[in-house]
Amino acid sequence: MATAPEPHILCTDLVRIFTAEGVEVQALQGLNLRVDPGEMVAVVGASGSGKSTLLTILSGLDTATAGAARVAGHDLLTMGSRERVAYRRHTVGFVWQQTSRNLLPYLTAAENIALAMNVARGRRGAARAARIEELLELLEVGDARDRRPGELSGGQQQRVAIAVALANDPVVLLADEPTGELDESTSAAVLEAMRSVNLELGVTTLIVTHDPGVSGHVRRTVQIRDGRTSTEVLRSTRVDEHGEEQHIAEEFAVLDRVGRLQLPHEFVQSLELRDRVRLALEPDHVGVWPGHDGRADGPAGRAPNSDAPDSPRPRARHAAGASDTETVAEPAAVASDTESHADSRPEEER
Ligand SMILES: Nc1ncnc2c1ncn2[C@@H]1O[C@H](COP(=O)(O)OP(=O)(O)OP(=O)(O)O)[C@@H](O)[C@H]1O
Repeated sequence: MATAPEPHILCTDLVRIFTAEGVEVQALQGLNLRVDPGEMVAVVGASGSGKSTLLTILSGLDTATAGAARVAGHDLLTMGSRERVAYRRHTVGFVWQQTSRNLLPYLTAAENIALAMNVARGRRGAARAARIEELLELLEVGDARDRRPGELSGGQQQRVAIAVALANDPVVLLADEPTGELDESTSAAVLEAMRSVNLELGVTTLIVTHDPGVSGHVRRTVQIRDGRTSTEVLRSTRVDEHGEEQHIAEEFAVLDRVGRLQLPHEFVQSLELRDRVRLALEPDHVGVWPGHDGRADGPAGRAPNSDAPDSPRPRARHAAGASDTETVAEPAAVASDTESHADSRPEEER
């Protein structure tokens, strides 16, 4: 049997606790994330959800409090200072939101790229010059080669920043809010540039952002909430029986190693789920119903598939809550529209 390739990014139960003035803040609370070689993934979340903390750990600038983080074969929790320096120079490239963090203001675009190669003792001479031209062309900023950051637009600065990040052929490209200071159309163009870099060079790319608009430019978007990844949306294109392209978005919840699952916030709100919910194991899926008042039947008082005589009977029904899972009486009837499943409707219908 073929074995799956080792992921380029693998975070398992990652925890980062900060202590500020005697108060503990859990920035990451058991985060799980897997990114396979060549993937381009966006991690999207609100302010304070832990995005920058995650990226700072993945870039080797900070160390997690607990859990495991591996990037392209490097164990980020145990690596020593020498390996860390090599890791930052050769394995990962970064693009930050602020230009001042990406580029030196008194160097031209070409000199900024050359500096990154110099620091990492990378290509020299003609090979260096050729690679600088190649990267500037790839990012469509060839005409900016002799200009300093202050003489470039915001979008051009970020393109040059991406070229700098790629100077030493990293395996993984990490970007923290790379479009945070750009307007909508410039953002879209910069994200498309990252997409072509990802496709052409095959560099595994992780973008963290608060901007849900990034989802339209990547195949996989992972939601981060309270320091944990919660749901994922996978986008794909299929050709239907009339030969027309259909854009499909499927939503998934992340299941951790011990089987914990976080329901999307909208699901919880829309069905007023709280405290504990009723579960049913079906042959090919799990059903989830409100468990209000501890009643055996849900508020809707109807069973899933109750009007479908051929449907298989639930094999087990449980109320799952903060305490241990307990078995409850078989409901006479159960609501039908709350089963947890991937939504494979075309995106435009969602
Ligand atoms: N050095 C630190 N000391 C104390 N608390 C911190 C530190 N860094 C981050 N935090 C806290 O950890 C939590 C996550 O912060 P983080 O910066 O990772 O969030 P974020 O999703 O990147 O937010 P934003 O989009 O606003 O940058 C926040 O509550 C933040 O206040």
